[in-house]
Amino acid sequence: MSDIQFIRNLIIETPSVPGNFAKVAAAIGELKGDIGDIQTIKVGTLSTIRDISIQCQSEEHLHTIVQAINAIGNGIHVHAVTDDVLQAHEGGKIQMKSRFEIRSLGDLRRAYTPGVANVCKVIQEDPEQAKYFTGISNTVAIVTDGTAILGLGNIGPVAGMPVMEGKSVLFDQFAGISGIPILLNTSDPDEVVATVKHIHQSFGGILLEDIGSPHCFEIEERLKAELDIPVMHDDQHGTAVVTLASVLNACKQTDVELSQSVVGQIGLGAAGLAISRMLMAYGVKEMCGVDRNPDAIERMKKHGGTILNSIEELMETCDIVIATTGVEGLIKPEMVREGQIILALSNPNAEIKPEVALKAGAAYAADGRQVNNVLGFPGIFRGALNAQAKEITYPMLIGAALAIVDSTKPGDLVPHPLDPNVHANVAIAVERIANEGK
Ligand SMILES: NC(=O)C1=CN([C@@H]2O[C@H](COP(=O)(O)OP(=O)(O)OC[C@H]3O[C@@H](n4cnc5c(N)ncnc54)[C@H](O)[C@@H]3O)[C@@H](O)[C@H]2O)C=CC1
Ligand SMILES: CC(=O)C(=O)O
Ligand SMILES: [Mg+2]
Repeated sequence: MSDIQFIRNLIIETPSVPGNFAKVAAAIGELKGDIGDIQTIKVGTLSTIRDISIQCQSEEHLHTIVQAINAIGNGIHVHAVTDDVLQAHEGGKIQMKSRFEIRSLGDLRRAYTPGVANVCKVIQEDPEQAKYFTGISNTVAIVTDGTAILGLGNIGPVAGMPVMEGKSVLFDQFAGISGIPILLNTSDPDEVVATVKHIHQSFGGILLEDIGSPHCFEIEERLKAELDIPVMHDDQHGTAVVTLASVLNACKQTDVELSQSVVGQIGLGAAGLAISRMLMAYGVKEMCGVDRNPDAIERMKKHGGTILNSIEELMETCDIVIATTGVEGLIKPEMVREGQIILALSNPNAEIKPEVALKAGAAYAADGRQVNNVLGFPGIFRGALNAQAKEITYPMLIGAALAIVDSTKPGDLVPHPLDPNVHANVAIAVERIANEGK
């Protein structure tokens, strides 16, 4: 198993004497375990129990760390190893909650029969009233067919549900939107389009997620054309928005002119092609790309990109490199050019770790944990829903990218995803541009 994914929690008891936790931390650090959150569970007269999250490289690596902690002696020992992330998913991450509390028979009659019938008639007479008297206009479908779940590949929609639930959590917390996962057991564009069209009246917008290429392109294009609510494939445009913002910030901080830069994209699938198109639309001097799939190469050429022969050639040629292949470790440190900007965006594991790229000479390096479409999609949909926009247009996406740039603290590549300002600023920009375009 790869390192970034391998996070476990150690429940560790130490005698309640200062300095003992330092011994534990040193034992973990010497073995190159990475300590995350530390929670003190109990401070007793004799002993203290802490829950320490650590990231390690493998099951064996974890075992070695546990042995080293137990070998410290002096009453220090590991009580248990738990999988905190898995436990956090027990029962799922989301649930449907009522906004209406029923405390009396009167409440029951208002929320349900007979009172509700009148509201139905109001909407029947004027369907526009559904915007005010139902939650439809604040609800977005998160639709997947499970064919490109993160970089894990075609693992199916049910296995992809934790990602969809995650998107729903982010919609709720960062934008106050109800995100409802919809798992499709078909990837056929005709069937996907027909299914989404049949259910779309329940929603104010459609977020397509982790639908693989090339069928994602046709599905999105057709749904955008046939539905009068905002439709966006997040892996394409949400990612392109956040990548454009990161590239603009990186250029600003390194005094590089984007219009004079040669940019390289490794992996020209859903994310890679959309990133390339957005950077070309924004005016990069030359946009180069590589992919192992000839059809992906043809699509890039059609949109005006230059195709290079290999990843090595791209790394030699380009000032700024972006990777979205889903392949961990694809960029080797010896390929990195001094002063390069490298955004290796594959999740859960990057094509090159930022620390490795920086050590190899990169001026800026980030991965998909930092440069992540979470900075875009909540605010983009908030803005589009607020404006009652019928579609998400290119100017709205560019506005979102510039709002992310404006929300970035000096010296940072992108804002922190927990900074509520970034989502609010994206929403304001998108709403304003949507209203201007009406
Ligand atoms: N940080 C972020 O916000 C985001 C990251 N991603 C990541 O990007 C990756 C790709 O996602 P999608 O574009 O949706 O998938 P996709 O399947 O549409 O595209 C992947 C592309 O990479 C190419 N590829 C794979 N291995 C390659 C290799 N060795 N050399 C050259 N090309 C290669 C494939 O042929 C394909 O065209 C995933 O790991 C995903 O997690 C995607 C969206 C957002
Ligand atoms: C972040 C995201 O959407 C992805 O990795 O697929
Ligand atoms: Mg995705």
